[in-house]
Amino acid sequence: MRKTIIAGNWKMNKTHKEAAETLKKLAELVIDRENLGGVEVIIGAPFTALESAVRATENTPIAIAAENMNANESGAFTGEISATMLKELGVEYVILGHSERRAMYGETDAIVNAKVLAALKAGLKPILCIGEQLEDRETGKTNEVNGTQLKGGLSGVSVEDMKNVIVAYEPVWAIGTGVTATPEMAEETHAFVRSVLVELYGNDVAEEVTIQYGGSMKPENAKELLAQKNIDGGLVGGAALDAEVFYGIIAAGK
Ligand SMILES: O=C(CO)COP(=O)(O)O
Repeated sequence: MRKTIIAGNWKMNKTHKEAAETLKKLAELVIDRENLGGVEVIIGAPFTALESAVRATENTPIAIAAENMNANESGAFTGEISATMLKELGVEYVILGHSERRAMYGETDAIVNAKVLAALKAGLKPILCIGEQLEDRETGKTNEVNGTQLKGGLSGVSVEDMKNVIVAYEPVWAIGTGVTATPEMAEETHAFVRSVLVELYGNDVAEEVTIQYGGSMKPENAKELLAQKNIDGGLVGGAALDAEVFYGIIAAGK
């Protein structure tokens, strides 16, 4: 049985104090694992908030993710953060290949792939983000774009390591726009993504991979999206900033 995993991506929001406050509230809401009905919860926080976030969620079912990392182990990379630095802090996951990083910081599939491999080597679990632009969808290139990003990002990832990878499908046109893919539209792409995973890793492994949907997910639309066969969770931006609102999405995943 694959896991339902609801992850927040705070992006460049929340100071370390704000992060601790929000996580205290969220922890109170999810403190009893039984209350989560098997749903796993992750919060992706900015680098400066990670230590407070890890501390605020100790002995709670909430895991912490970084939102980026450098693929190199150490060295002359001014301003960068390595997987080992994150791991030592108690960070468990890392969001990689987000469309904002691809668009604004020139992250190619090769760069994303190097980060995925480095994360796995250091014992971090990658959340690999893929997604098409509106133009791709309108020109019938949705599957081609997602297939290329998925294969590129996972190049060299072993069957064994694939058990620690989450895939997040985030149609770029749905991010922060209030426009959500319809559950049927999202399911169609999720099913395609799983078919590529079957091609790469075989049926048994592909069936176990959690594929999250991201793009204007809210408590109001989460239940219908999460009810789809191949939608196994969410990667939530705006609606993850408030503990009560985010909990509404977690509750929809139960
Ligand atoms: O980019 C996202 C999560 O990574 C989605 O953002 P929104 O939920 O704000 O649309």
